[in-house]
Amino acid sequence: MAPIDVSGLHVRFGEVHAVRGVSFRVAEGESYGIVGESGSGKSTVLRAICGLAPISAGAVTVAGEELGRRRSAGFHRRLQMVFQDPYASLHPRHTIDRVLAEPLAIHGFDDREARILRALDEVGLGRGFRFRYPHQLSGGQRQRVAIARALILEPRVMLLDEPTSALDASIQAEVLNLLDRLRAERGLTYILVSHDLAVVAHMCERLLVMQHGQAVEELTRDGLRARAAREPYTRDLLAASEGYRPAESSP
Ligand SMILES: Nc1ncnc2c1ncn2[C@@H]1O[C@H](COP(=O)(O)OP(=O)(O)OP(=O)(O)O)[C@@H](O)[C@H]1O
Repeated sequence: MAPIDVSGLHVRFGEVHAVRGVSFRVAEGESYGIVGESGSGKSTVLRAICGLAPISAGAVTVAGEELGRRRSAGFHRRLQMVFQDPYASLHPRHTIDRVLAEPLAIHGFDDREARILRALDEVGLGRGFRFRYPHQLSGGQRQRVAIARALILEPRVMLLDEPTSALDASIQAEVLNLLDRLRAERGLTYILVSHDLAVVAHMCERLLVMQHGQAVEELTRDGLRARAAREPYTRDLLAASEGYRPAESSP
């Protein structure tokens, strides 16, 4: 069973028809990218999958449970989202310990201290960061806290919305490598939204190209690297992505 099945998804915000009939499936353990120009509806698709945007029509099924129907208690725990700007989502007066303890308390986990220490180790922060405040961390360290907060609930699916675009290039690579390693170790399923084709080519096995709220085409990573796009819009997007270089050059 596909962990994520999006079928004919429409999302409207009043007069704005942000997503218009998008369908795709993501397999267990797969890393799937969504690309497209600003305003094409990428973030809205992610938000609809985790219940943060209203579904006007169509269906989103996560691990066999359809959004909008009655969901099991563990549904939200199994589906975690990481946003572009971790500073905005971390309370300035909460220590990292509290940031990590809160979701554990909400979902009724015990052995919280052991889980917090393990999560800090897993994202490469170490225990010395436990009682720091967000302003005492670098941007990359804050994003590691946001990843730890998502991981600590042992999700199956991570929805990543431009998780590294606020970071310097060198830090961006570190965080992407961390996400890659965690996916391999935990068998996680990712959906990654990014405007950066190099990031998507590095992280994702397949990707969906969106324009004006619609799915234009689906490509494999090999297709992306070979720039084997069928649609003129995708070819323009590839041509316009300055700095994009196929990760593997031909011999
Ligand atoms: N809560 C909202 N209320 C009204 N309109 C919204 C809302 N959220 C998104 N939109 C609109 O929906 C459209 C798609 O927005 P979305 O954020 O999904 O695009 P995006 O492709 O992720 O863009 P970006 O790359 O700039 O983040 C835009 O026209 C946006 O203004």
